[in-house]
Amino acid sequence: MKKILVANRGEIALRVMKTIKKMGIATVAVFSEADRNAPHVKFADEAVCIGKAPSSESYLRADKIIEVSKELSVDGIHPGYGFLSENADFARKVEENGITWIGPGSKAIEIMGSKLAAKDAVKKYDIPLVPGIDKAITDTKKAREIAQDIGFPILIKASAGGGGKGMRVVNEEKELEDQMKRAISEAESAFGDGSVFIEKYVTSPRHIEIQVLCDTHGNYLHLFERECSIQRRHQKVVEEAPSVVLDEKLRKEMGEAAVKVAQSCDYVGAGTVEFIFDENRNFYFLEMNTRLQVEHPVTEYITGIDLVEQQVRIARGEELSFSQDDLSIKGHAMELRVYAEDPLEDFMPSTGKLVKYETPSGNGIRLDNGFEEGMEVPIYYDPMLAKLITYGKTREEAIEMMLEAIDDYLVEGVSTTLPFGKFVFQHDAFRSGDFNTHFVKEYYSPEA
Ligand SMILES: Nc1ncc2cc(-c3cccc4ccccc34)c(N3CC[C@@H](N)C3)nc2n1
Repeated sequence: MKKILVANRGEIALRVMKTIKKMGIATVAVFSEADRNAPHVKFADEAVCIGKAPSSESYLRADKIIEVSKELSVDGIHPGYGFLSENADFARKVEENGITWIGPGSKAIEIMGSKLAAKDAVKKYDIPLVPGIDKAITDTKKAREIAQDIGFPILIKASAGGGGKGMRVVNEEKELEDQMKRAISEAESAFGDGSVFIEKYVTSPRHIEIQVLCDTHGNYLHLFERECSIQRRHQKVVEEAPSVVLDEKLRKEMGEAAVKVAQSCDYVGAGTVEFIFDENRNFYFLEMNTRLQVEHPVTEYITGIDLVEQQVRIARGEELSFSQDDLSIKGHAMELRVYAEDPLEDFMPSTGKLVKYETPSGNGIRLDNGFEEGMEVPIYYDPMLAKLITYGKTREEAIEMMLEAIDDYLVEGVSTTLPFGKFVFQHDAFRSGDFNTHFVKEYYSPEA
């Protein structure tokens, strides 16, 4: 593989290209008219404008990306996250055009893209599932039977949903009929697939996910867990590895469960298996993400593995050069996603020019950054500017390093979530490790 095109933008495009370059492989960037001066464009060996600013006219243009790849004799395409990274049709088209897809097979993407198909695939491996029904239900009578059987509160989930989209909490029977109707029509219009299912609502869970790495020689490994409970409206804000609540026994159990989930869909490449973890220390499979995730750097830090390098090696048909026993957790990593949003205005996206943009650096500080001073923050895309990651011997050290790094991160011209990050890392509930997915709702009420 001599040349790889990264079909993405922002921090992840730059981050992926850095590893590709380190491997001695040429890089091709694609960009929209709004990203003409973006860092990932300047960094690449070659760069091609693929259309206008709106994603639908640029980063989501599958055919254009394949056409450019063929023109430049690209050998592989890395999709990053978001955009076309979990689009099975795109994965298929890339392969059909003789280009290596640096990601899982389209079959695995399809199975895990449907929550019901995912449940069906994993249940043969007795993976713990939340009590409920794993078949699509359409009539309220059936829904009522199930709800009575598992007990309220319940969740109605869209099979084609994910990441919190298409989920409705129902607290009592009298709401059920109306909520079912709304859930089905909402799923139909949002995903073109109205199938919904029901689960017991685990009311105050932690969100813990396991990184898996699978090659084409039948090796399936896990690279331990990431704690992702600090979320705002299903958008992760702070992630860390390892989790304070897992002991060796649970870590092994969840890791092995994640490996089985990967095996259930013949997974290849880097993937993430999401669980919820309740107060009784039970974990339940939620969904599998068939892409490299935003928060992958915290896993890279505690394992010393470059996940993008492994994705490229696996795509080249190489066997993993390490076994499960070679892997262990060293240190503690924290990640803060830095968004151009105003935490005092309900996290409204903040646009404008980065008049000042001075970033922290130093030992144990990593900044996966998509911007430079003087750049405009475009309105067309996810408003994440960068990911600030710190790595310490202990969790306490990683937190202290994070607080210092936040103080050295000077941004003028847009509001950012840096002050919100400071709030989290200074909060006793966070510092003690005693938090769940309701942390932000429970503790963060910005003084007006
Ligand atoms: N049966 C059951 N009970 C509790 C759950 C809790 C979550 C969840 C996970 C992570 C953060 C959340 C924030 C608010 C509400 C829910 C969550 C959840 N998610 C969120 C997005 C997707 N990964 C599935 N599914 C759940 N399912």
